[in-house]
Amino acid sequence: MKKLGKFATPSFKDADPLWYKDAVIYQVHVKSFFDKNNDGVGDFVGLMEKLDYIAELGVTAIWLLPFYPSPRRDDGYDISAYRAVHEEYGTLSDLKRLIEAAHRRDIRVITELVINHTSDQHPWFQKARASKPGSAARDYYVWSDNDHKYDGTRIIFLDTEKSNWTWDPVAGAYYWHRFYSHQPDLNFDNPRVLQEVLGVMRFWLDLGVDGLRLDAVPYLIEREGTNNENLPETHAILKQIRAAMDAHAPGRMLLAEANQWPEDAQQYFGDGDECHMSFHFPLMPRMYMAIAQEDRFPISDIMRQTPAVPEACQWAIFLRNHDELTLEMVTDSERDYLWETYAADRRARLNLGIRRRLAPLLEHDRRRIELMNGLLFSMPGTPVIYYGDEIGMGDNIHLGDRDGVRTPMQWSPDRNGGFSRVDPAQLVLPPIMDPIYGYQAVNVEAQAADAHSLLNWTRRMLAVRKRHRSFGRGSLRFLYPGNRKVLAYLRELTDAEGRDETILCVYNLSRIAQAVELDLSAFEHRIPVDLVGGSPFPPVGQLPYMLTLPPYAFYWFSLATEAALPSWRIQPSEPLPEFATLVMRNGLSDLLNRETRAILETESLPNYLARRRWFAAKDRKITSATLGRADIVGNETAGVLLAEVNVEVGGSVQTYQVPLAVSWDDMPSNPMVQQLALARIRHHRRVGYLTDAFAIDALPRNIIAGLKARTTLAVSDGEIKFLPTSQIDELEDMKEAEIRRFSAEQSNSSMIVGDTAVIKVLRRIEGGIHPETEMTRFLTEAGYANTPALLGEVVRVDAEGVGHTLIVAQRFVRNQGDAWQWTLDTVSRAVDTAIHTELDEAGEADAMAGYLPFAAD
Ligand SMILES: OC[C@H]1O[C@H](O[C@H]2O[C@H](CO)[C@@H](O)[C@H](O)[C@H]2O)[C@H](O)[C@@H](O)[C@@H]1O
Repeated sequence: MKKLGKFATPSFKDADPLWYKDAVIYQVHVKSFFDKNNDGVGDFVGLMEKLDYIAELGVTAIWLLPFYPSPRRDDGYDISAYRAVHEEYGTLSDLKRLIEAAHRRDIRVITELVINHTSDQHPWFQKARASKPGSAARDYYVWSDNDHKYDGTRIIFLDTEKSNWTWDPVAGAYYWHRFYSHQPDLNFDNPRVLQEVLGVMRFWLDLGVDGLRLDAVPYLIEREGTNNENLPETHAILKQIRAAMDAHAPGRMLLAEANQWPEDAQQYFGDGDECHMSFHFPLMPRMYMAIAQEDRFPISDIMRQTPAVPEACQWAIFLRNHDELTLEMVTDSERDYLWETYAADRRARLNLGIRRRLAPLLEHDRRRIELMNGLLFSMPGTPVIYYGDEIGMGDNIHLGDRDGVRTPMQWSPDRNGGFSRVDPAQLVLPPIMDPIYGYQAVNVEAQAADAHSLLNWTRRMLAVRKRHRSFGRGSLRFLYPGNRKVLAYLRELTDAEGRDETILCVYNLSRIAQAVELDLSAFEHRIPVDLVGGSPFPPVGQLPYMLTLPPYAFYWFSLATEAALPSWRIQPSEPLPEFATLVMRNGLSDLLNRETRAILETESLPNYLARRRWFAAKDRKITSATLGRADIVGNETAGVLLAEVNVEVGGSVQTYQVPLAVSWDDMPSNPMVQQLALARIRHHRRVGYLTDAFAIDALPRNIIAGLKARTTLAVSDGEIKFLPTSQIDELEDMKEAEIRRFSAEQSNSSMIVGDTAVIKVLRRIEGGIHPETEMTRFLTEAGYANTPALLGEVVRVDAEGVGHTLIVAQRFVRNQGDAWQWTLDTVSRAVDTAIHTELDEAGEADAMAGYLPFAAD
């Protein structure tokens, strides 16, 4: 065989040694993934060909099931040679090329280190059974004269094995095995065994593998009077394995397969000196339990029982894998419940578990599949996805052992699901062909082309996950809302630069829509931003935060400190400030006398301006606010004071229009009068508010009336002109029209009058022809119909004849939003479709079809 030499992984040389914390792992069976040479069995070259598919899914590591020489009586976990590959999968060189190809795509490769046992065909066992008792060769395995030794040990493969001892006629002794009788356990009390294992480990590390899954690791050592699981001596072995790995190839990773209760599984991290990762077996069945019982308790309870892990360590979490859905780490009553719920058909039961895939377990219910994946991608730990579950593959409970969940990957509706071109009778396992899950209905090709498929949904969710390190590294904090059908938790992380990220995850575990009130008061003023779509939700306050969730729905929010407020949101009314009371003897002109003007300029206007969205310098200190101009339009008590305020901020002066009016308490008014008030006002016994005239309904009506009448008003140093377009004459009478005000505007203040006209009060006032009215006036008079017609404008013309546009009136056009937002939404949908569905040119044109004519106009 060609010498492979020491493998270096250049692309990962400077990588973060904790890479496995941010990883998403994809578990693949070489045998069942893609058969490139069409002999009926998947191979390394086939897998290599599908690496782009794996990369596009968004995973960062692949975990390969055993591919070593083996009689395959336990699907490869019965290894007969440790430093070679099964000839049906290819050659060692093929594997090396596969690893290099994965690395080029930034995908790590995790392989199996099955050291608890070998196949009985392994030369070590063949030699051991033929050697004398007590000899070095015999001592590689665990022997006994009787089958009563270690009596307190459970049998794992209950459906097949009656004892952990099997008589070997050649050796004339019983040998110990925790799994099938053809899988004798290695004897780790023999130091030579450990040395052999370390040699095997170095061999694969040299070949370039990035991580090793330690199969069945709790059972390495046996001691009389114990249950022979998790023994301190086993941990001592693991510490030696870890030390050898760190010395030989730092930056690689050990993953413990310890199907144990949390406190025991956690022991496989040691003090950070055993495995880097360990599977969280008890969490997995409790996720199924939670949606079956529609109660968050199974999840929150097991996570509370889970001890903290050392800094550099990480749980691996999963929904399904190549084995039966193991129910070893649940109580007897919980197991009965899960069996009844998920394996009513007894053929689905195997040992202490259920041999079904994710989609059939969840009855093909897309909402539950998404919910469970949502949990998988957001609970603490590194998610492991089982091949085929990303397209919702089914299973075959009529196949033996666990083969029913190891069937060929379904690539297309072609022969054998696109897995192999071979005669179907020669396939390593039959593909799924039933009407619901068969490869005609469920396959990669179809789902890649469907933007709404499970495959594309999974890709999108993994892309979201990748953007937020808190999912892989953050702490976990449960919220306990009164509604137990809702599971809510926070994932929080402070990064090396001191930046905080808080992600709120909320799940409706029930088949019925739910409302929930969350205590988020610690995050007051934060804005929950939906991580998937990017839409901001209303800000968090002191009161419980209410959410409603459709059946099995979930949200991931970032609790953002800075984010755009949703455009549709109406500002909650602020508590009213302590207004000064201005005294009016005669009318509006009194506001301009020295005392009152001083209160307005030093108190009322600065306070008012600082709270306005349209005031450009709201975050800065106002040096002064002086009334520049103030012209009374209309009568002294019911008219408008057209005021322009010069505001000095940081050495520069900006002019804002603040039209003022009085709303008397004994007159009908709307809540906005108070919200936009600057001061209280008293005229003899009559009291009211001095408010922004924008809040007074008479303002827009008088503007329309003024435009219709083509009014010109004389004011100090000039005149105010109402300049209509020809459209104004077609406008009906607006005296009774309903007035609606926009709440989300940033720069000006607009209102809709009777669904007919829009009146915009401009705030920043500048001299010269206003570009908006200049353009819309031209288009309107030219008869252009694709922009709202200009009705007119109100312009103050100063002594020099320079116009200052104060107010703009346009036709109202019923709409579903503005063109900018529509453009953004269309482009983002088209990009999304293009990314996820491999569009050809025609498909790309389709995705933009509705938009292009508009853009071309
Ligand atoms: O190599 C023997 C077995 O080792 C792993 O087994 C694990 O799977 C069992 C369920 O099938 C589980 O009950 C046990 O606790 C685990 O160690 C491996 O994943 C199996 O495929 C293999 O048969």
